[in-house]
Amino acid sequence: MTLRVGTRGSALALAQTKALAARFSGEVEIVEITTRGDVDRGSLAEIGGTGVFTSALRDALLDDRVDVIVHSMKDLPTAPHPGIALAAVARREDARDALCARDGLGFDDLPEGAKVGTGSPRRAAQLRRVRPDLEVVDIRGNVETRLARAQGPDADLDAVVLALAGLTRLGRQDAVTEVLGLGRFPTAPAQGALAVEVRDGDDAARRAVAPTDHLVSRACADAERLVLAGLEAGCSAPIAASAQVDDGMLFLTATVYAADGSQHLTSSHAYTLDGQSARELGDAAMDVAGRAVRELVDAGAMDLDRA
Ligand SMILES: NCc1[nH]cc(CCC(=O)O)c1CC(=O)O
Repeated sequence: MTLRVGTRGSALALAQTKALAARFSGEVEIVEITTRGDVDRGSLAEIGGTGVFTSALRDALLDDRVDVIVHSMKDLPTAPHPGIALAAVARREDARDALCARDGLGFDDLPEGAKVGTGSPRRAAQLRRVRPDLEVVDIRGNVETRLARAQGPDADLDAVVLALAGLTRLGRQDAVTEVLGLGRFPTAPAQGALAVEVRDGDDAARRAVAPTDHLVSRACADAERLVLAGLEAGCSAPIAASAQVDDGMLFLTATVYAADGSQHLTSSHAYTLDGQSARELGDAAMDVAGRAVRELVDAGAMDLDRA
């Protein structure tokens, strides 16, 4: 039986789905599905609603047109979807953001007033916080379209900020002029992670994708997404959350920004692990996220102007 694997049709989605599906057991067939996020060229902050990239994939899964769907986990709404199970979270590589600037410029080389493109309210708030002089320009489109705004003959911006993971999967690391540090540019919840969903109870599909499941990546992505859920926010909110397992501890740092970058709140917590079982990692994720959310809420996170 061939496993039908649903994916968005963007170059990035196809590249990452094909690479992952090569590690599923058995025969696979890739099925492209168009989502509202691919068709609607409006600003992401405006169409914003959760699930612009994911609803059509989930519909195809529930309608039995495909058996498995693969998403950038960052785009996945935090609420569980009835009838759908998260069967695997693939090992996450580098979750950081990357600056792709004209003329090889690094971030601190950008001249005063430089135009920097991003469609992400989080990246916009971070840029405004560290460099209020920059002009942040709201951009959309696929990776090549965005890169072309800052590099090549038709460039109209000085730089754009993109996820390093996406550029790497497309073989476009050559465009990166600086990998942005997590200190000034902490990343979006689950950035760089891939999520694999199947229908609830479809054990054959679950077994087929099991070789791609990575418990540590799942726990880190879960901890990050629990921050988003706890703050009642979606993937278009100016919120960063970055978890790592290192030295027997799970660390989480979460930051909430005012959209204009004028204020921000940060909370960091760690959990000492006895082992690395699914159960223990799950407990650690819940614990650090719960503490971070409480601390951020107590400090006034819900009163920051996120819009
Ligand atoms: N919202 C778009 C989106 N969803 C996932 C990625 C990049 C790859 C990833 O984080 O897995 C991107 C593009 C970007 O942020 O540059």
